[in-house]
Amino acid sequence: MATQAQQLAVPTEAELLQGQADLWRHSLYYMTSMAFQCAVKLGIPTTIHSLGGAASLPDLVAALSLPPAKLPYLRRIMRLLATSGVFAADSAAADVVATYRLTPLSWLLLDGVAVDGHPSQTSLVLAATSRHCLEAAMGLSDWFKKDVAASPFQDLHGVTLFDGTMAEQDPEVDAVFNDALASHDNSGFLAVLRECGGTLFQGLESLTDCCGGDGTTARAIVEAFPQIKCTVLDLPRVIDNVPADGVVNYVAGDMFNSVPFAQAVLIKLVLHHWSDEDCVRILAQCKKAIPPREEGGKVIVIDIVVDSSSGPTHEAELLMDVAMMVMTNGRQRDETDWSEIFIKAGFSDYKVVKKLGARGVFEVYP
Ligand SMILES: C[S@@+](CC[C@H](N)C(=O)[O-])C[C@H]1O[C@@H](n2cnc3c(N)ncnc32)[C@H](O)[C@@H]1O
Repeated sequence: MATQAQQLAVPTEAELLQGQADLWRHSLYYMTSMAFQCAVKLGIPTTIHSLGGAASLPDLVAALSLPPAKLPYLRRIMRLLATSGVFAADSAAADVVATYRLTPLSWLLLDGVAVDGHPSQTSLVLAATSRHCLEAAMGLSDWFKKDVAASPFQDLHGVTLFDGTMAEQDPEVDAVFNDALASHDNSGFLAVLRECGGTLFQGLESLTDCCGGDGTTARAIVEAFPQIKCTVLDLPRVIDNVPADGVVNYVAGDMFNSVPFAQAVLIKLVLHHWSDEDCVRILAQCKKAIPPREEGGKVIVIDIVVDSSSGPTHEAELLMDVAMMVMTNGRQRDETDWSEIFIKAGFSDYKVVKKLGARGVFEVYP
């Protein structure tokens, strides 16, 4: 009788060689992340932009004041980053005479420049590739063997992100993480206003932005829809540092206890930080804050929606999901996961208003 091993089809030599190349790729992907971090720390995207949108290696070495002997090393980093889509190179060999240009990705990394409502994402790159995150990810296998509820990040560092405990341990790193969160979460909201602002906000009298931070989103909504009376709810340590602007009403509180009443509640890029159980508790509070559906009551949820048919975006969605697992107790969810949470929180129905990249815009009805 043939053994199980004999029945298995052994890969061909060509397949094994390809497998070996794939193994190198997967073992060394972090080199792409580190080369990417290096380019951001050196300020290469901003330098290419300031040189008119195109730069050769000698241009970059001169503009960045790098030792000329580093040019061949810079070439190797730029060749990898051009192959990965961070920059574009006008020569397939990406050699010394190549000219490097910005791609849509590197347009997002210009210091102090917001492109079409997308603030610079450099702090996100620095936070995501920080020692704190890398060490937490390196501890994954140990974490799996332990019966702990804390995320690998909390288990290792003894603090959680974005709740003030990190600030007590390391204020500098905490500031980078908070900058990263703000630039990530504020990115792309103008596209939401353009693509479906009318559906979401036209005719609304009042809105609470739950976990609305410094009010950037709420102010953009009031600017586009001045009839809306907007309230921002966030933790006291956030609200206490926001100057009154006469545009938005700021309320310090805890969304697990209560959410200020309004015709609609917006909760944008919040729920993916929380477990399913916590999302149900948060959404139940949002539901208490709004009137019945007939009176226009709704919760607007903007968050990542994992979608296996989303092409190249799908891998990014899955990476964001594992990042949530390593760093928080949250996760990224597909539409079925979202609908289950909406139902458990007591809502009767929901509608996907729009998909914008990896983000979904939902209206959820009481
Ligand atoms: C991921 S950010 C939200 C981003 C924001 N909605 C946006 O799109 O720009 C998380 C925010 O939730 C706030 N937060 C965390 N726990 C909270 C709670 N229990 N009650 C109210 N706000 C909370 C944090 O202070 C932080 O400003």
